[in-house]
Amino acid sequence: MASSEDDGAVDEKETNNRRRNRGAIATAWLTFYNIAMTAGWLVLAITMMRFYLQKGTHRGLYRSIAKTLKFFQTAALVEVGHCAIGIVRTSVIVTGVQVCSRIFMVWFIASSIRQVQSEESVILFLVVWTVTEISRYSYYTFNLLHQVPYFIKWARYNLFIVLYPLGVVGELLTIYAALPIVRRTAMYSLRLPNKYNVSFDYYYFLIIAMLSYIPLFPQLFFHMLRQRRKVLHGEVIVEKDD
Ligand SMILES: CCCCCCCCCCCCC/C=C/C(=O)SCCNC(=O)CCNC(=O)[C@H](O)C(C)(C)COP(=O)(O)OP(=O)(O)OC[C@H]1O[C@@H](n2cnc3c(N)ncnc32)[C@H](O)[C@@H]1OP(=O)(O)O
Repeated sequence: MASSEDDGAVDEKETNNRRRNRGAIATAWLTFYNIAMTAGWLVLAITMMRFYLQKGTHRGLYRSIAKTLKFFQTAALVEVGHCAIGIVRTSVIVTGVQVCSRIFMVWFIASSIRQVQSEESVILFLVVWTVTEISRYSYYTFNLLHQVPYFIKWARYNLFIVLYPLGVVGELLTIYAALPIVRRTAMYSLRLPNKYNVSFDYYYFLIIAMLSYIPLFPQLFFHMLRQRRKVLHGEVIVEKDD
């Protein structure tokens, strides 16, 4: 049986091989990307804090950050590409579900339905996303530079235990608040008869989207728990390929 020292050496060798295989251009790109994304989410954090301190209310806050939020959240799509071309060792499916659900919240709920923008639940998921992304992208940046301050590693692999469920609560409450408006306005819906002979009801789509959190969220959460055990406790985890 191999000793834990042997396991550690094998693990370190494998990580070094992976980093060498990635190549200098990919590493430079990832470093640039992660620094830009950290900066973007820091700008969002500062803008939100300044807005709240100046106005003393969260009303109007979403509108003040909408453009920046749309830009940086949509830019996260690039991460699905990183997984697909293999420059980061993460599942395309896990990353895709995470990124697409956020983009959906930003473009098709919060930005499309003005009436929900002043809901407290919007502020809840915005704050949660912002804290998560600042710690996540700064962790990736330092990791690429092989110098991760412990508090950043700690934040990356502990805060999600509280933030992930809070983010889900914020998102679900926001979709729930959108339901009556969607039903009343029939937005993004297609009724029969029409020349395509297809019908689509955004209201029921949203209900299905809310229900899909039940099977999908635990998978993302347990994936993160496995990552946590690997990074903080050095456990070797064998994951199935996509
Ligand atoms: C069409 C609409 C349908 C709607 C239906 C939706 C249903 C959806 C249900 C789910 C809803 C979720 C809602 C989410 C809400 C929130 O986000 S709340 C806020 C809290 N959130 C989090 O904490 C997010 C946690 N999630 C993530 O971090 C990621 O999304 C992830 C994909 C799950 C991360 O996993 P993974 O990348 O596998 O783990 P890591 O440990 O971070 O990284 C693994 C290795 O990959 C390297 N790496 C990854 N990305 C980069 C990068 N950009 N740059 C450099 N390196 C990167 C990382 O360093 C690791 O490498 P090694 O150290 O070599 O192992």
